[in-house]
Amino acid sequence: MQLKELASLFVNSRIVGDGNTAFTDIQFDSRKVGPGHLFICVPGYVTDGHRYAPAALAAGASALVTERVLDLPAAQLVVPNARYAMAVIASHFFGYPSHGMQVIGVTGTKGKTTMTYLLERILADRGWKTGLMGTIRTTVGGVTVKAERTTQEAPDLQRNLRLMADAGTQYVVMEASSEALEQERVKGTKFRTAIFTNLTQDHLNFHHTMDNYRAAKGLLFSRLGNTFSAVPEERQYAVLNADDEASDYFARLTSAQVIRYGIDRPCDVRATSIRMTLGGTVFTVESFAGSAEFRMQLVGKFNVYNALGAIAACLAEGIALDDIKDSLERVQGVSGRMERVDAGQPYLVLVDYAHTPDSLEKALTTIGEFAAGQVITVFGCGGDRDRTKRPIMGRVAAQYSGYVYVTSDNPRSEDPEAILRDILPGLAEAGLPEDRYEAIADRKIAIQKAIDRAGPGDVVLIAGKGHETYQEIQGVKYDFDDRLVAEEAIRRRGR
Ligand SMILES: CC(=O)N[C@H]1[C@@H](OP(=O)(O)OP(=O)(O)OC[C@H]2O[C@@H](n3ccc(=O)[nH]c3=O)[C@H](O)[C@@H]2O)O[C@H](CO)[C@@H](O)[C@@H]1O[C@H](C)C(=O)N[C@@H](C)C(=O)N[C@H](CCC(=O)O)C(=O)O
Ligand SMILES: Nc1ncnc2c1ncn2[C@@H]1O[C@H](COP(=O)(O)OP(=O)(O)OP(=O)(O)O)[C@@H](O)[C@H]1O
Ligand SMILES: N[C@H](CCC[C@H](N)C(=O)O)C(=O)O
Ligand SMILES: [Mg+2]
Repeated sequence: MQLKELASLFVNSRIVGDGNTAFTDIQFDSRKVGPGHLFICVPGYVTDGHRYAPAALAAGASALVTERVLDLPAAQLVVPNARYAMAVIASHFFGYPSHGMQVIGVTGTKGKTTMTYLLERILADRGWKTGLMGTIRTTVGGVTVKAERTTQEAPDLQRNLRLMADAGTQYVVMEASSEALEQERVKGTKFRTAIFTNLTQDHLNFHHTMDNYRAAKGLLFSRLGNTFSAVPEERQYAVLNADDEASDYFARLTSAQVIRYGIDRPCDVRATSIRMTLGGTVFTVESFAGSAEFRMQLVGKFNVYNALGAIAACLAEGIALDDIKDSLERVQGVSGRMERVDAGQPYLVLVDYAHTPDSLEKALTTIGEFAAGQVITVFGCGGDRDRTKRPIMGRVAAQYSGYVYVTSDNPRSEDPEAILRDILPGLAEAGLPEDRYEAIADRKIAIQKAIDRAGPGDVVLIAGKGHETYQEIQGVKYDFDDRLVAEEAIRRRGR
C-alpha cells in the first residue's frame, strides 16, 4: 500500500515527501519495526513515539505517520491525532475485516471475560466458526495465542481480525476495555452487538472520575448502529443490564435496538426463582423467546447476570433458548474465576480474579452463602493502578472474612510494602481486630499460612490474580500461579 492512499482517509492530513512510498505492515513500537514498515508515532503517557522515529527508520521503516513534520529523510503523513489515525489506518490497511464477520463486543467493569467465554461456547456449539479476544487468550481460527492486553492496540486488533476473517470465522467475541475505548483502539471495528455488564469502581488512575469512566464505555454504544435495518444480518443490538443505572445513559446514546436483561427490574430477558448452591445455580429465564429452567455449574448471583447477557445476545441471533440452555449447562467454569483447587483437603480453596472492591465483595458474599466454617481471604492490590481502591478492598475483605492475609498482587514498579500500607487502614476502619489479620508481602508465604490456618469446612479465597501465571515485581515477571502455589501448600501441610 502507498502513503497517498492513507491521505484519502482523512480530511485534515497532508503528505510530506513522496506519497508513492509503499509500506508492507504497520507498527507503533519501534522495537517491532521491520524493513518496509510504516511507523506510527504515538504521543504516549510515558514517552513520545516521535522520539523513536529515527530508531524505526534505522530498523527499515519506509514511511512515518506523525503529528508534526519531523526533520528526517522519510516520507510522512501528518495528522492531527496519531492514535486516532492509527485505528483508521489499521482498519483500512487490513481491509475492514470486521465488516465480513459478526463482532460481539462486551464492556463493563466486571464479567467481560466470563461473558465472552459463555458467548463463544454457545455460538461454537451451534456450529459457527468463532474467534475470541480477551484477557486470558486470543483465539484465531481455532489456534490460541496468549494476549498481552485485554483489548489490543488497533494494528494488532485489526491484524487478528483479518486472520480470523481469512480463517473463515463468522462470529468474533471480544472484550472492549474502557482504556481501549478511550484510546480508540477499537475504532473502525463494526460491531453487530455491544453488551454492557456493569459499572463499578476501577481504573480511576486512568479515567480520574466515574463520569469519565462511564463515558469511555459509552463510546462502544454511541458508535453502534445507525438505523434499524430491514436486513436481519445488518441489524445491531445494544444488550444492557437493566439493574445497573448506567444502562439508561447507554440506551440514550445508541440508535441500535436495545435489549435489556436483569433480575430485579422488569426487562426482556429476566432471571427469576434463583437458587444457589455450592455446586451451581438454578434459575428460570423468562424472555421474549420463551422461558426455561437453567441449571448452571457456575456459582454466584453475578454469574446469573453474566449468563443473562450472553443469553440475550444469542437470542438476538435467533438461537433457540433450549439450545442456549444446553450449552450453558455444560460450562464447568472459566479459568481463574471461582476456580477450585482440590487436592483432597477437607476445606475449600478458591482462586478468583476479583481485583476490584465490587468483585471482591461479590466473590465473598457468594462464598458467605455456602461456607460452613470461617472464610480466610488472601488478597493484594496491583501496583501502578488505581490506588483509591486499596483501602476499600481492605474494608470489604475485613467485612466478610474471619481472617485476612494482605499480600502482594503484581506490585509492578511500586514498593510492595507501600501498597500494603495503603490497604491496611481499610481493615482497621471495618473494625477487624488486629489478631484477625496479617500483612505479608511474600504472596507464596501468605498463601501457605492461609492454607495452614484452614480447618474442616473453612473456605480459603485467594483473590486478585485468577488465571495469571506470573507475578510482576520491579519490572520482572516471575513464574507464579495461585493454583499451583495453593496446591503445593495443601500437599506440604499433608492436606
Ligand atoms: C495506560 C495505557 O493504557 N498505556 C498504553 C499506552 O502507553 P503509553 O501511552 O504510556 O505509551 P508510551 O510508553 O508513552 O510510548 C509511546 C509510544 O512510543 C512507542 N515506543 C516506546 C518506546 C520505544 O522504545 N519505542 C517506541 O516506539 C510506544 O510503542 C508507544 O506507541 O499506549 C501503549 C501503546 O499504544 C500501550 O501499550 C499502553 O498500554 C499499557 C502497556 C498498559 O498497561 N495498559 C493497560 C492499563 C490497559 O490497557 N489495560 C486494559 C484493561 C485491562 C482490564 O481491566 O482487563 C487492556 O485492555 O488491557
Ligand atoms: N457480573 C459480575 N459482577 C461482578 N463481579 C463479577 C462479575 N463477573 C465476574 N465477577 C468477578 O470479577 C472477577 C473477574 O471477572 P471477569 O474476568 O469475567 O471480568 P472482566 O470484566 O473481564 O475483568 P478484567 O477487566 O479484569 O479483565 C471474577 O473473578 C469474579 O470475582
Ligand atoms: N487488566 C488488569 C488486570 C489487573 C490484575 C491484577 N492482578 C493486578 O495486577 O492489578 C490491569 O492490567 O489493570
Ligand atoms: Mg477481562
